[in-house]
Amino acid sequence: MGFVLGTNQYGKAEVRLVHVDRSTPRHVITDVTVTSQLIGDFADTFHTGSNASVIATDTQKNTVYALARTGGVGAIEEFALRMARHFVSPEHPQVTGARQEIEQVSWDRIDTADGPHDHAFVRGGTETRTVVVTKHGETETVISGLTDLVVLKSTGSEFHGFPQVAYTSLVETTDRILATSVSSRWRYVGTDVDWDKAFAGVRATMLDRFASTHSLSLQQTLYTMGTAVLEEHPEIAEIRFSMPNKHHFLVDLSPWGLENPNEVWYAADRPYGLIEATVTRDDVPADEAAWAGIAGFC
Ligand SMILES: O=c1[nH]c(=O)c2[nH]c(=O)[nH]c2[nH]1
Repeated sequence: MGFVLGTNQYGKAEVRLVHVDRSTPRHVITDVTVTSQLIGDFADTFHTGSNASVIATDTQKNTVYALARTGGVGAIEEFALRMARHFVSPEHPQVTGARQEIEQVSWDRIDTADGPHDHAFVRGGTETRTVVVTKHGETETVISGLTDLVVLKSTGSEFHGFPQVAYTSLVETTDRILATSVSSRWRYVGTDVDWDKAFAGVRATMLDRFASTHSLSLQQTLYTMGTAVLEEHPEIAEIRFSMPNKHHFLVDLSPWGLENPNEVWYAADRPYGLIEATVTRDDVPADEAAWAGIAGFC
């Protein structure tokens, strides 16, 4: 019986980095978690334990801190590309590819009586900005995203017309609360992108379409958000969503002789509907390899 070493990569997971840009008295905080992985000619260490080619995961961690010190962090897409380009370079011929994943949480400036504070911050919401950069030789792919963008509409959402099959009990509604926590990732066509501007634009478009779409299903809202992002961003090839339907149930107050005209709701945490879909341009080739290892999307 023989064995073959299959797909492999290795690196340091979840390197915590907080960078303070102190170039002016108005400090800027960048709080990220970086996972660096290298791909290449590393069969020896798996087969024999020879580490002659192995750039230690500790070195990968140190590289995160050194690059932050020498060039700042900036947009996480730019930092992930810098990491990938650092390792996939002639200095490291054994490295043929890299996968750099970054998650960023936000810190907002504290508003004081004297205005926004220069160096005091309050953690932003639950939302996380994400990026996965893969580089194989010269080929670089950037998949940006966000998770836990929690949104709610208190009206402007209906759900009816579904089949009355065995075990259906859901009551049709023309007025319900629609709430979800958007997780989304989108793949860029190239790397010549103003990352912060594109991210802000995608996020704003998602919020705008969530708010302005009169929803007949969360599926319809998702697709509207996705097509709007692709319409407004030619630099994006495809966008994926995972959106839980955070159900709100109208409380029955009739036992106490009270009407409930959609005012008193019970927010259930589980089970929840889970709506997932990809919206792609029909004229751009798929790139399944770039999505490898990105969990939570169909
Ligand atoms: O927007 C919705 N989509 C569904 O598929 C669904 N199913 C369900 O029970 N409620 C809802 N709401």
